[in-house]
Amino acid sequence: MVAVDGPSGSGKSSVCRAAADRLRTAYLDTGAMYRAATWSCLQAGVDLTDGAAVAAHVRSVPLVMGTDPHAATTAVGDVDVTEAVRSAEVTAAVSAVASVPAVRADLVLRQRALIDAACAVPAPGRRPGVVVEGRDITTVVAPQAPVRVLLTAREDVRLARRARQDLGSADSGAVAAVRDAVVQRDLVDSRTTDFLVAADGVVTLDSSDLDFEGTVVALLGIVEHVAAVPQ
Ligand SMILES: Nc1ncnc2c1ncn2[C@@H]1O[C@H](COP(=O)(O)OP(=O)(O)O)[C@@H](O)[C@H]1O
Ligand SMILES: Nc1ccn([C@H]2C[C@H](O)[C@@H](COP(=O)(O)OP(=O)(O)O)O2)c(=O)n1
Repeated sequence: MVAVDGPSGSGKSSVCRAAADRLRTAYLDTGAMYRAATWSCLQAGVDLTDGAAVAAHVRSVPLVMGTDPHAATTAVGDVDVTEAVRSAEVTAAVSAVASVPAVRADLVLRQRALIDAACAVPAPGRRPGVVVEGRDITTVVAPQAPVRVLLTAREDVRLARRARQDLGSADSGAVAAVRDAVVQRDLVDSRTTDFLVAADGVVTLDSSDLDFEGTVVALLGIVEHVAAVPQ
């Protein structure tokens, strides 16, 4: 199993999905789970300032995660929310939901169950194992993972990537438009989870000066190195 944490725009989702594809394992986007929980709270009109109400609602949400790296879907029951959970509305609300301790306890258990399933019963054509990415995978969800990586990049680089991804441009106006949302969300999230400093035994991979392919290769290199060293 490969555990990857890091801030917004460091490349977790895209790099981990590609790495899982090349390793022929499953892929799990835990951020999408917090986003889907948030989407459902918004749909149900839950008061996001009421932690107990949020946790009670999230407990009832039937999250269905597609862990095939080619079809990393997110559903709530029968409703495919893969696209909907990326909306600006969900992005603006997700930190409030993710900061509720009972929500985290609930989703961490679900994440561990998905990890256990991917390691025990791989999908046809896949190897046992999973590349999991988020904010607390290396520290809370799977601190025992054989490969643990903190994927980072300088703030200016992350903002430019987010601007290009969200707005199709990384000029100064586009970067300014995403700055507040990204910096503010990372700040709030970092009060709940520690994804800015590598915990003991966690390898830091700085993608600032690497292109996408270079980052995937570097992550796979870390995986190979760990596989070559007896644990
Ligand atoms: N090393 C890299 N170099 C250039 N662009 C990258 C790199 N890693 C990721 N990207 C791009 O940056 C954007 C944000 O990456 P994403 O995987 O969504 O980050 P995160 O999941 O950490 O928020 C995507 O458009 C992705 O293709
Ligand atoms: N393991 C995790 C994963 C995500 N979160 C929270 C923090 C983030 O603001 C949201 C959304 O995560 P996501 O990885 O989709 O965020 P990005 O926009 O890709 O940076 O969920 C978390 O608290 N713990």
